[in-house]
Amino acid sequence: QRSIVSWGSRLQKRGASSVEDEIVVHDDHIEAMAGLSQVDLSFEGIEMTLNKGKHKEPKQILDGSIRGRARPGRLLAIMGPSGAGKSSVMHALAGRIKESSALQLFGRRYVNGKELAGDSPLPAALIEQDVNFFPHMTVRETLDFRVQLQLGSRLSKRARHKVVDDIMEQLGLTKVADSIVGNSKVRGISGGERKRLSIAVEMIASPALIFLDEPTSGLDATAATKLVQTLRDLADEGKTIVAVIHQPSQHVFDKFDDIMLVSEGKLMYFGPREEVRAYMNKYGCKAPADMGTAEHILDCVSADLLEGETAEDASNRMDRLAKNAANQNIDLGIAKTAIESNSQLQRFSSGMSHRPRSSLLTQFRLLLQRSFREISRGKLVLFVKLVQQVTTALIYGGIYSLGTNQASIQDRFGLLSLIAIGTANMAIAQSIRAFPREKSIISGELASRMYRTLPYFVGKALAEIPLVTFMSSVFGSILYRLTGLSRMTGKFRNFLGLLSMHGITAEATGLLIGAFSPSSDIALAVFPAILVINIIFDGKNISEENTPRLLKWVPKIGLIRWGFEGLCVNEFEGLEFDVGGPRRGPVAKTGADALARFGLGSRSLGDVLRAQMIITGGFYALSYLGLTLTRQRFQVMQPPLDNKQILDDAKEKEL
Ligand SMILES: Nc1ncnc2c1ncn2[C@@H]1O[C@H](COP(=O)(O)OP(=O)(O)OP(=O)(O)O)[C@@H](O)[C@H]1O
Repeated sequence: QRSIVSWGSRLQKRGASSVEDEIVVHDDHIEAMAGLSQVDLSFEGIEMTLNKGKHKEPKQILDGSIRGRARPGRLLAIMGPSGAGKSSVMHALAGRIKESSALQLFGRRYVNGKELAGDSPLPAALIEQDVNFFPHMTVRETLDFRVQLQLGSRLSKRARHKVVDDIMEQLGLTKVADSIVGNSKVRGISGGERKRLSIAVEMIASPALIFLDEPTSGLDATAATKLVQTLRDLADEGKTIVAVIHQPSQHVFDKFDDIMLVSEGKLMYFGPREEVRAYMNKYGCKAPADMGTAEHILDCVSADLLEGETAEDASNRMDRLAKNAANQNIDLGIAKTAIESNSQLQRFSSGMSHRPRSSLLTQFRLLLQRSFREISRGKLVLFVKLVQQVTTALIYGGIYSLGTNQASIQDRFGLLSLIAIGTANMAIAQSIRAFPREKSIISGELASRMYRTLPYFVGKALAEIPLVTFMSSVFGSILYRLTGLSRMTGKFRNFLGLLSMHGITAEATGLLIGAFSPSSDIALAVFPAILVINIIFDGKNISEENTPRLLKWVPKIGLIRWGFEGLCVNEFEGLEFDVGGPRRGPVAKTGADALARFGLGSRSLGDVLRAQMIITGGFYALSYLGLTLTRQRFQVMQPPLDNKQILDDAKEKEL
């Protein structure tokens, strides 16, 4: 069986039949999507409640009156005052309400007349208000990355480029194809172009249904009109489009076909745009002649007093509109006989379940490439890091000048301890700062099952290693000469190796903190405590004997402890000290004597490296687990409770 993605058919229309032939994807997911090249989505009884605690009344975010229909070829706007529940309606329809034990979601959704299971992903794209991208990738690279992942590696390079060029042309992005995407910190393409890119990346899978949360927010009037025109064009191709629109201009409003008005979680109107003004006039909310419909209808469904209204009038108006909407005759187009059994429903849903379409190896290759590209192109970040390393090394070099007298033993331990702490601090902080932002990008990609967590994670971890090694080498090379650390053969090379390994372990620690933290604020809040614990148990601040019994395991996985121990063993072994001159404690003639003072002499460099590798591997594994566990899950939509069930529940409670 062959199925042709709709990009293919578009290319064919333009006469590029040879390329079209290549865009044939033997994939049951695409087949399922292709089978649903048009989606007629209807819904009823959408209700969402929030339990605020044992002794508080649950808050009804959506009251169950929400119903309507989004049809192919039509643009549906969900409108209403701020806090009305627009975004909740749209996310509920898309099956993308974030899972929470405090929330309950009820309702029924139908696709092309058939009921959809509550936990089923729709064959739809959902474009959030602020979509984050990897800022240093160009528009073309961002799209090409997605095309490779989503359409698989079966496409030839030429066919892939054709798909990318076509999407860019359709979304008006050709002009900025080779500009970097950017974000709030990195200058890139404009806000309107970024919004169009967020639509473009979703168009690759050729979804028949597209949800957009406030696509025009933050755009000026011209950019907003241009964007909605793009949506209009997509609808004209047969796509079903649902957008939450906040205070649209009349121009923008006029591009929509259907309007759903929501206020205080209730349906206030559902129907064609051209009828809404007359509807409001008919039901007692007369529009002033000089007022645009968009502005007027928002006034009508707002609880604020209109001109000449008393509070009672306003409340009556709201009640009247809600009651009328509940009685509105809306054709949901549901074939009541369509569902014969639960299993049929399940089959219908599972046919549309998402899963990655490219092999694990391809996912890994693309993700590694992207991570590496992102790291190497962040020129400003690289420059700042380099300056940090050089200045820190110069500061150490300006202060320490190590000789071979007895006092130099303390200086050596002090310097190596500071290096271990400083390297860990910098690497963890850097990883904590960057990772949660990246997590916000990848969580959307993982939620849409574009790739699996494992290849992403391995790619990310590997991509960091060359940079850590490079920075450690710059830092170590400057510092080593200036401070006068041991000149014995092989020591300098070992020092750089140990420093790099220490940096990699520290990165893994940062990744672990980032993976389990829901935001960078939380990660930054736990970071000092973790660093302090690592410093306390660094091997010289508390003796092994006096470590509380319950905490004996901590030094075993102590990041700084192993880093410090490795650097000390490397430096001190084989050194000989003068016995004259100023002294600190008993005389130590050799490096081995000095190491014994801190109980450090018993382990070899091999032992240290082994321990660091085990810690790094363990932390990577835990970070992977953290990413998997904290993966976004969505609320399942339950069928609405019927009256009998409500009565039964009430009786059960009474008993
Ligand atoms: N998961 C949730 N937990 C707690 N409260 C929620 C949740 N989802 C929605 N709400 C609350 O429900 C109400 C409606 O929110 P929603 O974001 O749907 O409104 P909106 O009409 O899109 O608002 P705006 O236009 O201001 O973005 C708000 O008071 C919001 O705080």
